[in-house]
Amino acid sequence: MNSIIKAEELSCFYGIVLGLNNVSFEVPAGITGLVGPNGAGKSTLIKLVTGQLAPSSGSLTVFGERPRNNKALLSQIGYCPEREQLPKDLRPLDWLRALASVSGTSWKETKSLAEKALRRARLPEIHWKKRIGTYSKGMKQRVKLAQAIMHDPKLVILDEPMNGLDPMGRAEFGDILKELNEAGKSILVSSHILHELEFLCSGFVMLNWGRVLASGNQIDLRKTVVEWSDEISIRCSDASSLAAHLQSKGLLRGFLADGMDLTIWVNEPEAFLANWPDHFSGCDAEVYELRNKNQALSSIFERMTR
Ligand SMILES: Nc1ncnc2c1ncn2[C@@H]1O[C@H](COP(=O)(O)OP(=O)(O)OP(=O)(O)O)[C@@H](O)[C@H]1O
Repeated sequence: MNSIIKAEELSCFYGIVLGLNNVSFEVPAGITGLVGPNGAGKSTLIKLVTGQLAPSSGSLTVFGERPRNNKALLSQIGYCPEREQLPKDLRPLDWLRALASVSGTSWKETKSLAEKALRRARLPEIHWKKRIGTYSKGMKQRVKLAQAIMHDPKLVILDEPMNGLDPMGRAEFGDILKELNEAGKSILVSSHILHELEFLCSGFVMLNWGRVLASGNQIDLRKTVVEWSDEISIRCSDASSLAAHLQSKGLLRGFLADGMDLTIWVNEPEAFLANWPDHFSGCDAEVYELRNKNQALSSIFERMTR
């Protein structure tokens, strides 16, 4: 894979708190979604990619280089943070020009750079004379994006940019990102709702508890989730006879019976879990408890796709 971001056995700890735990993955060029519930490690990963944090162990490269204290590399990355820290009394051009000037651009040049960025972020010119404090959420998001792309980076990183936007706002913002991608930029965009990014991203990295649960396209993600759910633990009066009963119905890929404990691997997890009382009927063994080992992961996935 021709990857732009590559993590190898990457960990990042905040003291004893785990941010990312031994993750390895690659992100190809294009638009990639970084998805996972709150606290999964998305912002930690973004801070590592943008050089704000250093790995505790393992390695992370962007365009083949380590980002920490790498000014040349960081000039190729644009970052749109989750937090909204826009100066509400300034107009967008004033703010963007000031930022460009601080970064070393001559004052004269800052005007055309800032205007170009606002146009690419599709903030209508009619609003340029208004103060940012009067802007809607969607307009502020465009100013933040303009800030991230003003220096024409090759990679644009956006932390939860769809948060608080209505469906129309999300679709419009997605179109802007697609346009940037068509113009040759790669994009890494995070969200805790997979559904928000499904229309936009060609690939995904799915995080939870500081680990990569799955990566690839949408089909790969769903396949992984189904694989998670195929192991079921049962406590019953007679594990061997229940296993034989389920086996005779052709429901199992495998099983492990030990006294009252039975672990089964089922062929079709969703169908099995939907109809489990039917599958057990006709067997003398009494079932006390049934647990899908990876139900927690599946339910996280379901929550994110809703
Ligand atoms: N500065 C910090 N100090 C201590 N722990 C932190 C710090 N930043 C993040 N963490 C912890 O690291 C873990 C990963 O957090 P992170 O912010 O990367 O997740 P996230 O997926 O971005 O979540 P969210 O969507 O809520 O922003 C969490 O347990 C979080 O509490």
